[in-house]
Amino acid sequence: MKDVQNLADERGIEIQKVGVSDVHLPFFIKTKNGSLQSVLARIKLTVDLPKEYKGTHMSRFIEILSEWSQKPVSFREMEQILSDTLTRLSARSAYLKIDFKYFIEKIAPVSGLKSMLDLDCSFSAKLLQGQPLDFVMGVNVPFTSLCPCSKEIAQYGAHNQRGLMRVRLKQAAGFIWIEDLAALMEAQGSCPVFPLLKREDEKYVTELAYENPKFVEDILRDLVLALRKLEHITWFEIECENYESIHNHSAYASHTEFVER
Ligand SMILES: Nc1nc2c(ncn2[C@@H]2O[C@H](COP(=O)(O)OP(=O)(O)OP(=O)(O)O)[C@@H](O)[C@H]2O)c(=O)[nH]1
Repeated sequence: MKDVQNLADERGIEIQKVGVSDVHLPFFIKTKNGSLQSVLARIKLTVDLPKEYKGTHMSRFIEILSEWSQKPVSFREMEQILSDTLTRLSARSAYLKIDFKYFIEKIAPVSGLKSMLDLDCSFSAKLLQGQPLDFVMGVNVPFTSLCPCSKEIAQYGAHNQRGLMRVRLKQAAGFIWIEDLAALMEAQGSCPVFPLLKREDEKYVTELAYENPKFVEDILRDLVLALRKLEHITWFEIECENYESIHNHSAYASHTEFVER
């Protein structure tokens, strides 16, 4: 059979990223307590394509990824997947992104009842021939924010709402557990959110948020200060979004920084 992908192409255009997206596979993510959490990974895997070739060999991407189904995947395994991809596709650069929901245990503040909170997470990595791996970890964490202006000017109450922090970060060495990064992030809001709260817990979180009013700017600045203290961190990107309860829009702030070592 003719190998159409190997035919020549005369348009003179190198393609920076071509491959497969929206691939779903069960992966295992290592947890801080030493177990493995099975996650449904949504995967994108691409390579560069020199201008001389008509197409990449897409079946090989699925062959490579299928070898990792039901296996633990973190930055070391991602480096191996990308190294395999460079070899099998004769490529100079390869990029891999996996998005997945990861569950952390939450303990209600007064009743002590346990529940599982789902966090949208991502591991993305790029590997160039002969270069070190460029690995980025992403975690999104919900939180409660209560408005300092509203509290100051109102005779009683203050508008408050759920919000979302999105952090993506790079580290020169080591690896921060998702559990630890999530705890650091949610501590910067007016109050964490919990799947399971009894009335005694609801009283506690209501009063905690009221005692800890924060603008979206406050949350972002406190998150910058907290991330700067992380060992080995070299770069981070933050987005904070408050789903304002008094508007039909959000309050939003973002910040990107290379961390001076
Ligand atoms: N490059 C490219 N391939 C496509 C496209 N659409 C479908 N294909 C894939 O072409 C694949 C078959 O080509 P290859 O992966 O090269 O398969 P093959 O030649 O039998 O396998 P190898 O010998 O490993 O190259 C199928 O898996 C299709 O999914 C496209 O738009 N671009």
